[in-house]
Amino acid sequence: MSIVNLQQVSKSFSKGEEVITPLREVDLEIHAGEFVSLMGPSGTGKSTLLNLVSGIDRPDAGKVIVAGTDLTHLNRNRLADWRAANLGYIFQTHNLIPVLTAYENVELPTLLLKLTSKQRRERVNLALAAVGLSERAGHYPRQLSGGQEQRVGIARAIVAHPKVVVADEPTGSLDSETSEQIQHLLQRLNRELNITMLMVTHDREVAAIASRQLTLDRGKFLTAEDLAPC
Ligand SMILES: Nc1ncnc2c1ncn2[C@@H]1O[C@H](COP(=O)(O)OP(=O)(O)OP(=O)(O)O)[C@@H](O)[C@H]1O
Repeated sequence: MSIVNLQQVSKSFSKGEEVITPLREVDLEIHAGEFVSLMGPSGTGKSTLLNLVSGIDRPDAGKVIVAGTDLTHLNRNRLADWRAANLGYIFQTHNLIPVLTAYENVELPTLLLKLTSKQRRERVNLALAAVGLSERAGHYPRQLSGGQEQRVGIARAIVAHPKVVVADEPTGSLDSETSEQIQHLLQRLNRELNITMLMVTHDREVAAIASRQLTLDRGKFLTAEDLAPC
């Protein structure tokens, strides 16, 4: 079953006189449960693509259908509700709120969902357990290591039981040992919780943990032929 479906998607930005078109009539289909990595030179539109899949931005042309919903026609409020229920976002730097504990940071996205306080507590505890941080629930971000902070960020991304999780360089600011731990965690969440993942990375080794590797260059996906050595 296709869970992410981009059809002939184009996106441009104006920078003064200049028009930049990072995505040009791009097609992409991701099946439920897949782990897809996305590589490509800087400025080729990887983050733009994640923003379209997560409904943060809108395409200029084409369709973006995610988890059965055509995002192209949703207004801002409907889009925000859709995102809260269907999509998790993992950032390069965790973006945790410093004055909230790990538990409260993970709880935040659930406040947008219609849940009882018991259901909410269960979801947060489950997400913290999934990333191995139950015993740090009461800690503030400054009391956590970089890897633990990223794990809280991942718990926050999965707490609403999203159908799709997008990750923008999730290991980009971590040392190699911590990066490996996070890679294993993402793989485990994909395999054990069947979360569909779309991950941008600049690191070939990190990209290799995915079940499918894509490369974006100058507004288009490269094919196997483009990538084959001459
Ligand atoms: N909101 C915006 N307004 C104007 N230009 C933008 C905007 N967002 C992205 N761009 C431009 O679109 C192009 C693609 O940006 P994007 O961030 O998607 O690239 P990227 O492949 O993720 O790059 P990197 O690997 O460096 O993160 C860049 O030239 C960028 O400057």
